[in-house]
Formats: sequence, structure tokens, C-alpha cells
Amino acid sequence: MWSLTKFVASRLSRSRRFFSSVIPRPCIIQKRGADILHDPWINKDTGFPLTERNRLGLRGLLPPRVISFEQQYARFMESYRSLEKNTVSESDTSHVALAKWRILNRLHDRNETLYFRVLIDNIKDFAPIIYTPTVGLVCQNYSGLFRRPRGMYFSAKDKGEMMSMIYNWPAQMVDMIVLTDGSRILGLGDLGVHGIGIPIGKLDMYVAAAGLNPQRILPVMLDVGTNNLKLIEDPLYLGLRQPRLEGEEYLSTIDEFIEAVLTRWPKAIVQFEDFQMKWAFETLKRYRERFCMFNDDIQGTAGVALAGLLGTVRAQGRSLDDFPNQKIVVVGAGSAGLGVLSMAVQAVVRMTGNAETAAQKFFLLDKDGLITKERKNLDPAAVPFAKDPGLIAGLRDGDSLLEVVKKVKPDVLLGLSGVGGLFNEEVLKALRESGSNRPAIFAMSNPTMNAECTAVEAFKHAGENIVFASGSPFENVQLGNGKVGYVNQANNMYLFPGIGLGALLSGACIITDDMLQAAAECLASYMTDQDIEKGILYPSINR
Ligand SMILES: NC(=O)c1ccc[n+]([C@@H]2O[C@H](COP(=O)([O-])OP(=O)(O)OC[C@H]3O[C@@H](n4cnc5c(N)ncnc54)[C@H](O)[C@@H]3O)[C@@H](O)[C@H]2O)c1
Ligand SMILES: O=C(O)C[C@H](O)C(=O)O
Ligand SMILES: [Mg+2]
Repeated sequence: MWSLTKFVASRLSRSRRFFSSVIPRPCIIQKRGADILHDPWINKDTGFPLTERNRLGLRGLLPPRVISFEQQYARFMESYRSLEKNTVSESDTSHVALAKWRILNRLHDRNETLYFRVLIDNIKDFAPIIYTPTVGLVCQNYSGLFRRPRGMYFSAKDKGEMMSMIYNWPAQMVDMIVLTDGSRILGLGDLGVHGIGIPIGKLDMYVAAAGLNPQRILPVMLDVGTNNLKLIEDPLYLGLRQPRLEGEEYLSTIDEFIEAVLTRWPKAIVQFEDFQMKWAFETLKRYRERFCMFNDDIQGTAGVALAGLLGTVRAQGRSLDDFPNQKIVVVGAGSAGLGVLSMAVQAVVRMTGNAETAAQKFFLLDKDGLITKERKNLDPAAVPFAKDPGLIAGLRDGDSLLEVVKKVKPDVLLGLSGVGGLFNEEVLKALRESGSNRPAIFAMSNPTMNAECTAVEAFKHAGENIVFASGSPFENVQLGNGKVGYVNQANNMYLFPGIGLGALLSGACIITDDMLQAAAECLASYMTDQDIEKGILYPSINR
């Protein structure tokens, strides 16, 4: 009996392997009637054929005509495109972006199959709507836009209850969680519970770009209060109207949530997103050896920036071995800036075997200017990157960005400050004089308003020969003689879906620095010499 079972099982699994690539497997559902139409995971709207309407108790609950998936798709795209036609002036841009987000969001709430199909097929056009920059606008207006909840909300008031709450989530399995406490949403500051838009957008990218199962993802908001007074005073604010928890109280709340998640889904991967710097570093240190997690703003960003920096050396006509000789000024000593610096330094150490050389070529500024060893009360995470003041003649603690660019003459200016317009005309013109044959500008802060400069400004003031990348998307710039100034989107979206998918498929227990370094190098390696020569550092979003 045993061997017969084994024989049948082996036959079945072989035929299953053959057929699974050809025939879609049936989806067995317990629900019937209206419950199906209200479940976006299985709803097909008017697409249910008559046989299914009979079997599932849907007859009479839908208009009689069956509208095929393809017709529904075309109808959706037509309404979406008609919104574009209504844009008459620049000032309409954010209204139109929000209108586009609304119709995508309604589709998401109604019919996930169609939603993800249109998203995957039109990722280049739709990413700026469901993700950066429009998602920032959505978070800022969340209370007004809220119609239906998505994901889970745990709050400081739920202490002691989280273990049972986690079982309220309807899916049996969860592979990927994106978690935020809303304390630093893009460059928009503390948005409290409104920050849930970010985990939702990130997980949409996981499905669209990495093919994760949309029924096994979970966006989570951990609402520990907000220090944004405007929100606390708003009677319609949907989150806790109290100051943020601090210290042990804060950490024990996160601990309780993590314990609940890992009890129900021990293999779930957790991406920490948009935590203010102190908690971003603290939670990474606390959990990274204990379960499969990473901090996207520190580690994902670093990988994408490193790939861009490696591409830049090539674009300057130098060999990759020359990377350690690049002078790089990083503006912003927060979770993202420090993450980039530590990964870039690690890369140099790997190339040269010398930690001293590694630290020499990088210069770090925060809101108080250049950071040197003379700086008082420096955040411990920034200490390894503090400069020796005597390194370059006249370089002093607190030097302004303009002074630093003039004295250091960098090859790369990389902004993660969250301050729009920081790379002003004077700074960009000083970079032009740096002597680098092809200076690079990474204006990585999000959303668009917070970019350190626009693409047009960069090509205008720093010269047509630059390499340009920004965190939020900009159009390519038309230069003289019919030439094009290429705009790269240096955004962690190029890595986090792959990091999560890789961790999931490999069954990794933790995510190591070496894995992230490998991911960055892999991203850099996709680019051909022809792309790089044009100043293209990353694959197209469609790819
Ligand atoms: N492109 C991407 O993939 C990506 C990834 C992560 C973060 N970001 C963006 O980077 C920005 C910063 O994120 P973070 O998590 O590091 O924030 P953070 O608050 O931790 O750090 C901001 C840093 O900028 C410094 N700063 C502020 N004003 C400055 C000024 N005038 N001059 C120089 N430095 C100044 C602050 O002192 C601080 O060190 C945000 O806008 C975020 O959207 C982009
Ligand atoms: O969300 C993004 O677009 C990138 C990054 O994670 C950020 O915080 O800005
Ligand atoms: Mg982020």
C-alpha cells in the first residue's frame, strides 16, 4: 500500500510539474454569492461566466452581460487615460495624480486580479502613482481619502493584545510584511497613522516587480502616537492623538508586535520602512540577527546608491578599480545617508583591503555643515565618517555645502537630506568647476518637492555632461544639438522587491551585509557599456 501511494504520488507530482506550466490551477473557494463579489482577492466583477455564476450562487447578482477580462482591462485603461487628457495646466498635476491614484485604489479594493494585471503591464506609468511621489501626497491627505482599511493597524493601546490580534488577519500565510511607525515618511516628516500608504505602495511593488503572491503580503502600521501637532489637533485624524512613545515603552511595543508576527508566521520577512533615524538603527541592530528582516531606508537605499556609484565610475571612463579614488560628498547624515556611506566604505575596503583609504574619500554633511572629528554631540552612527579637519587645506567643521564643494572638488554629490533645492545654482556651478570630467549628481530625497535639485537645474548649471539621478522620477532633459540628458531614478525600489524575493526563495534565516552587497553589484552589472556611456545607470523600470 505504502509503495503504491508513493508510486502514485511520484507520478502525480511529475504530471503536476508538466501541467502546472500549461494549465492554470483551479482556485478553490468556500465563499458563495455576494461574499464573492465583495472579496477583491477572488472577485471578477462582470467577468464571471454563466457557468460560474450558477455554481457560485451569483446568478441575478450581476448584470446579464459577461464582460471579459480583456474588455474590463480596456475599459479601465480608457478611464485612466481620459484623466490625462483633462490635465490642462501645471497646477492640475497633483489633482490629476490623486484622481489616478483614486481609480487605481478603487480597482485594488474591488478586483485585485485586474489591478495587478494593469499595474504589471503599465509599471512605468503607474509606479509614480501607487508609489513615489504620489504616495506621499496620499499619505498627507490620508484621513480625507480613507474609504476602506488595507493591511493591519497595531497601536500603543493594543499592548497585551497583539498576539491575539495577529490572528484576525484573514490569510493563512504571510510571506512579506512592510512595517512602518510613520515617523519619517519620505521627506515629509512625522505623518503618524497616515504613513500606512508607504507599506501599501511598497508591497504593490513586491507583487508587480517580484511576483509575490498578493494574498501573502501584509502592510502594517504600528501607531505609537505622533509628534505632529497638526495631526494631534485634527479631530478627524485617524490615529492615536498622543505624543509618540519613547525609550523602553517604544521598544517593548515593537517587540510585542514582532513576537506576535513570528508566532503566527515564523518565516515571514519583515521590511522596516520610514522609521526616524534613531529607531531605524536601533531596531536593525536589535533584530537583524534574530529573524529575516532589513531596513529598506538604510540598506535598500545603500545598495541602489552603490550600484549607481559603480556605474558612475564607468561613465567617467574609469575602470571599476578606480572606485576608491572617487571623491564623494554625501549631504544628509540620517538613516539613508549613513547607510549609503557604510556600504560604500565596505565596498572600498573589499577592493583595497584598507579601511584608512576607504574613509578618506567620503565627506559627510548634515544640517550643521561638514562633519569633522571636532563636532560635539555627534550621533554615534556618524562618528566613523567624521573627517580629519586638516585633510584638505582650509577644511573646517561646519563648512557649508558650497564651501565643501569648492574645497573638495568632488566627483559625486549625493543628497539624502530631505531638503528641496539644497543643490542650488551656486553649488551646481561649483561642481561644474570641480575638474571631474563627468561629475555626478544624485538628488535622492523624496518626494519630488524635496529633491535637492531638479534634472533641468542640474543639466543647466552643472553642465550637459553630468550623470544625473534622483529618488523621484523626472523626465529626461532635452539638451542642445538634439542630445538627451538621461535621468536615472536612484530609488530603493530597484532592490527591495528582489531582496525580499531572494530571502523568501532561499529560505534565508537572516539578511546579511554580504547579500546586500551582492545585490548592489548584481544591479550594477546589468548595465552595458553603451548604456553607461549615455549616463544610464539603472535598467529601465519596464525591465
Ligand atoms: N531615493 C531613495 O531610495 C531614498 C531612500 C531613503 C531615503 N530617501 C530620502 O532621503 C531623505 C532623508 O531620509 P533619512 O531617512 O536619511 O532622513 P533623516 O531625517 O534620518 O536624515 C536627514 C539628514 O539630513 C540632514 N539635513 C537636514 N537639513 C540639511 C541641510 N540643510 N543640509 C545638509 N543636511 C541636512 C539632517 O541633519 C539629517 O542628518 C528623505 O527625503 C527620504 O525620502 C530616499
Ligand atoms: O519610498 C521611496 O520612494 C524611497 C525611500 O524609501 C524613501 O523613504 O524615500
Ligand atoms: Mg523609505
